Amino acid sequence: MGIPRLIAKLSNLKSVSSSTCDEDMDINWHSYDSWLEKHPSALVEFQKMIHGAERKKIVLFLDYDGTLSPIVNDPDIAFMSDKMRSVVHEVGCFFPTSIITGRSREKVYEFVRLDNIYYAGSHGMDIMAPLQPLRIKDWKYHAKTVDRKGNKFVIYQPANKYLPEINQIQKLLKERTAAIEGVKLEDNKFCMSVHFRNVSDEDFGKLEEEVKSVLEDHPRFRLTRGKKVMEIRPPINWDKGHALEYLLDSLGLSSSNDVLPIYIGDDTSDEDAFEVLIYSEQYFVMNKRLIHQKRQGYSIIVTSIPRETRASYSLYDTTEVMMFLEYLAKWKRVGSAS
Ligand SMILES: O=P(O)(O)OC[C@H]1O[C@H](O[C@H]2O[C@H](CO)[C@@H](O)[C@H](O)[C@H]2O)[C@H](O)[C@@H](O)[C@@H]1O
Repeated sequence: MGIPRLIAKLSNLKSVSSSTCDEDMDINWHSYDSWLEKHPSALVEFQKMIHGAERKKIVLFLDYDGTLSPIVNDPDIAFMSDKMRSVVHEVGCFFPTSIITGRSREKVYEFVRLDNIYYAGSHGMDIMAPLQPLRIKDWKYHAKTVDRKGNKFVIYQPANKYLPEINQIQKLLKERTAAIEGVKLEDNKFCMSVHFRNVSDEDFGKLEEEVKSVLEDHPRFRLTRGKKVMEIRPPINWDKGHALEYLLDSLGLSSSNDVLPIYIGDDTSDEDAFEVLIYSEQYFVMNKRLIHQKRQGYSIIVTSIPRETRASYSLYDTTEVMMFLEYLAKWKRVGSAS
């Protein structure tokens, strides 16, 4: 048995005993192995990946649920461990690091409580980024702010004008799903989550009908799906991929050829960011010439079951995410010391 499989099996046992709910505990190891050939473990490939990162500026993007904290039944108690917090803090000291999540920005900050990283909530529709001259000329949805330490930031909320309609939808959802046992609604500020992890299979059809009926009254809004969750989003063309590009821009890193973004995430919404790392292009000036090239980066999916993904690499679970971040920090620490 190879090392990643062993780690995977051990961490799987650990997740069962700590009563988290991985999507599927009944793993077909044969198919996981063949899936790993297409999406190799980022732990096993670490040396190779890091070799490709020599002389490049690594920029880290991390999803929260299922990536930094294990999936649990109650979204209100999806805490990250102190060990994970400490390693995210360490990588945040070495590399510009951002969390991009479907949660509200405030909620994810409550969970993470680190001030040396950036946060994008509501699938990137609420970004707090460093105040830099952006390529974006449209300041309509931007506001300047200062944190507790006096650092200047910009807050970007491109779905701001939909807030009144979002609140109406929220109210309707509450009324129409009240009678269904186990439903949990989560207000993520610019999007809403309808959790059905604790809804019985018999009631699921009814819940889906109610959610769709609410959307019939607000047809411009979109319904997307994640892990045992339906998400309602406003009609703007903005997702985690756009947020990644926005953050690179506001960090002043979108137009240099020595930048290597790494994105780690576990859910369908993270595929938008993986896609940016595969298909997007960048422009920069070299020797007074405008160069146009494919954006380079590493996309890493966190999953314990084989699945369709645009990500190039994989990690089995949050324990492996922590190990990967520890490897990165150690590589940087040792490199800086020598
Ligand atoms: O993009 P993400 O940050 O991954 O947001 C997707 C949803 O994440 C959270 O729900 C998921 O995690 C919960 C806690 O482990 C779990 O109970 C739920 O079943 C998962 O879907 C968050 O609570 C949702 O609002 C996000 O939409």
